[in-house]
Amino acid sequence: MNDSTPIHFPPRSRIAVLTCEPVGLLDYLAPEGGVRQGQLVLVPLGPRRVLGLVWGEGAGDFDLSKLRMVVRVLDAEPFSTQFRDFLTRAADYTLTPPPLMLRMATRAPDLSQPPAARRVVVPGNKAPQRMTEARQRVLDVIEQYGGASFAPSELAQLAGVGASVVKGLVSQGALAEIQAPRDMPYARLDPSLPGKPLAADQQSAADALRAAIAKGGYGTTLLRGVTGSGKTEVYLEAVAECLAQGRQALVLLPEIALSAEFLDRVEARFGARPGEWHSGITRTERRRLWHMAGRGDVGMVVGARSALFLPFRDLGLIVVDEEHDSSYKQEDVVFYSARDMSVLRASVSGAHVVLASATPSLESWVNAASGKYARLDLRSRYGEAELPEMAAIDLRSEDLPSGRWISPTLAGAVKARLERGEQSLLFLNRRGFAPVTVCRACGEQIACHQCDARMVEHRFQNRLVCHQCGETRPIPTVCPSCQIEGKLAPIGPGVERIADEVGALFPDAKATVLSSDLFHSARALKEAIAEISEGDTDIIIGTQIVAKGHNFPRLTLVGVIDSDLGLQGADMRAAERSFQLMRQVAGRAGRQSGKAPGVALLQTHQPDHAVIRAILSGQDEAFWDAEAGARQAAGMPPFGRLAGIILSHPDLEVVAGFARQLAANAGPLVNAGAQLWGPAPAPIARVRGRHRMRMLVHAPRQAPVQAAIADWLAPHRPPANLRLSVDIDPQSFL
Ligand SMILES: Nc1ncnc2c1ncn2[C@@H]1O[C@H](COP(=O)(O)OP(=O)(O)OP(=O)(O)O)[C@@H](O)[C@H]1O
Ligand SMILES: [Zn+2]
Repeated sequence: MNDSTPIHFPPRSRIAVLTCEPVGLLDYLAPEGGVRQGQLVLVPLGPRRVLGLVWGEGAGDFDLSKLRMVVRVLDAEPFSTQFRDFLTRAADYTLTPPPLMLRMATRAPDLSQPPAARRVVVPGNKAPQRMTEARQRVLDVIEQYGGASFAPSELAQLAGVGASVVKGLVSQGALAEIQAPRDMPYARLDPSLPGKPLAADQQSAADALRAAIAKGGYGTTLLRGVTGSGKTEVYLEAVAECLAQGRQALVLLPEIALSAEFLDRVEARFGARPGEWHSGITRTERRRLWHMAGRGDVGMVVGARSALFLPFRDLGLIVVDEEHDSSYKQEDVVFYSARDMSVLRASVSGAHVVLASATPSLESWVNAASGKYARLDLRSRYGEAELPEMAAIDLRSEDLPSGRWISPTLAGAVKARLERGEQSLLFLNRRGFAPVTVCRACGEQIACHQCDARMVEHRFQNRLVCHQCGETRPIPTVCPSCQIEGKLAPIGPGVERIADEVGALFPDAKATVLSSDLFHSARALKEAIAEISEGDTDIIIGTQIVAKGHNFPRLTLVGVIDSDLGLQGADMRAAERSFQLMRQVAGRAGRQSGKAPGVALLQTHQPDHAVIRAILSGQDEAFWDAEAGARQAAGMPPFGRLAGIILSHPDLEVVAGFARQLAANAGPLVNAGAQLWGPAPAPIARVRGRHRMRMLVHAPRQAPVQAAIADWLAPHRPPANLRLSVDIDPQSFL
């Protein structure tokens, strides 16, 4: 739905422009040709020209004759009323200054450049004087593509001829060379192509989604389907309905899962590829997608969380796949949850949201239970595939020498898979070789110079790495504290160390380590994942990146090396996170129908822990009920509200002093019914040389938390170089 009549401002009238600079809204004069509300413009600011958005009528009382004029109106679709409304409400919700929001919405290169043109060839109006075989091939390609335009080099390449053949056809008038805009529309996706035949439960879920979308208006549906149940095929039907309505669809995936496999599935369903938006695309593609989203010339976009801030012309559906995934929460500069902002954007645009997961977040589960969201369930795997059988390996009764982590029981299970030519996955959510390096002479643990964190040994890189700031240094041979040589020892395992152990246990097996730090780019990692699903890897050793939605057809065994790792955190989400991670990683096993069923073995010292018991018994609903009960009793989210305040400064006294000052003046919080906890040093008390303190605002569910925090912070001027971030609905407390 577009603005039918956007306000037009005549030349030299007073308009308010939201700039991307900290100044925010400023008044300007409309340019000579006039300008419409929602258009992007370049405006003078001091000696510079900056990007801005025409917000509305100017409000200031600044003398009209002194106002400066808009320099240029950019060649881009105006932002719709709904989109501007979304940006405003997202800014209010996350307490983000509006200029930062505008920056998020304009993250495409060269927006202030006029649309660049490029040379293309199209069919001409003459027949070539002499037909050769090469010339015919070129004309055939044009014919095959229905008379489309091509870059000359691309055409030559597709026809398998040299550039001179294309040139010759142009000079004879059989082809014409013209200038065409660089940013071309995307190929249209065809929603009327037949999808895969669906299983009964898939069909009824798809029907329900289609009906909701056909009805129009806002709604959110939690699509809960066990791992391998075929959620993707179901929400692609929702996409089909949205496309059939002539509206645009956005599918968000955790970045790492933006796999070639997914794009292939979209192409198989709709006959063309969707637009892609993530860190792995080119600048040209980024610019193109941004413009086409605004013009309505891309029907479906698949993206990472920031795709939510594209200026879609008419967004009708947002799918958040693996909605529980922590990568949807951004905790840098602008703190926001793409899942929650999807719901906000949809409610503003009259769109539908589908939250898909085998292990929904507690928030979404509660919202579905209370009727705020609709809920659809897929209870079994697609086809003949069965859910994996689950069992614990009680490490207290296994014969495991120190420095070894693969129990005899687990090793036996891997061996059986090797003999049958099946794949095994050993899961440990720890990068590197060993998390701690200790000096056996003096007890020193090697720490980062800039952070309150231990250095992690990465043996493949032959360096120690700080996982907080990324600093690396060579692995020392002499203890930096006592100077004694040869006494430094690695303590505890990371995936690289498990790989060593696998090498010793199964010298003939082909093992592959999957860990984000071992790949220099998202593309390289994707390739490795594709190679594992098709290739001859016997044993995968991986961190949490293997848990995310991959299909490894030959994988029948998942071994969790340390199931206790996430259980003891003080974080209120420790149980929920552990549960999700183990359920997801176990869900990689036995996905191929007709093949051997999967088995997941959890190594643990606490087989009676509530989380382990819930995983083994498959009583997910009971687990969520218990978690929800505990949160409700404590007034914790989603039954109460939290906001994190994070302060940092190079000088501990400065940050501590300012935090005390804030805490002593917390009247506006108290008046709103909220409590302030802290300040206290953050669990990671120093990062990159900056000391960190945290406070936590806790409030009843209906309390106006954002307004209270804004009132509370407004009168205080932070000292120079102090950073203050507000994290509404925090996921991390570090
Ligand atoms: N209707 C169908 N026809 C044919 N194959 C299907 C159908 N539905 C699902 N599949 C296949 O079943 C497998 C699992 O489907 P999918 O990846 O969508 O599951 P999922 O629910 O997203 O699982 P997870 O949550 O574990 O990622 C895939 O290989 C998919 O191609
Ligand atoms: Zn560091």
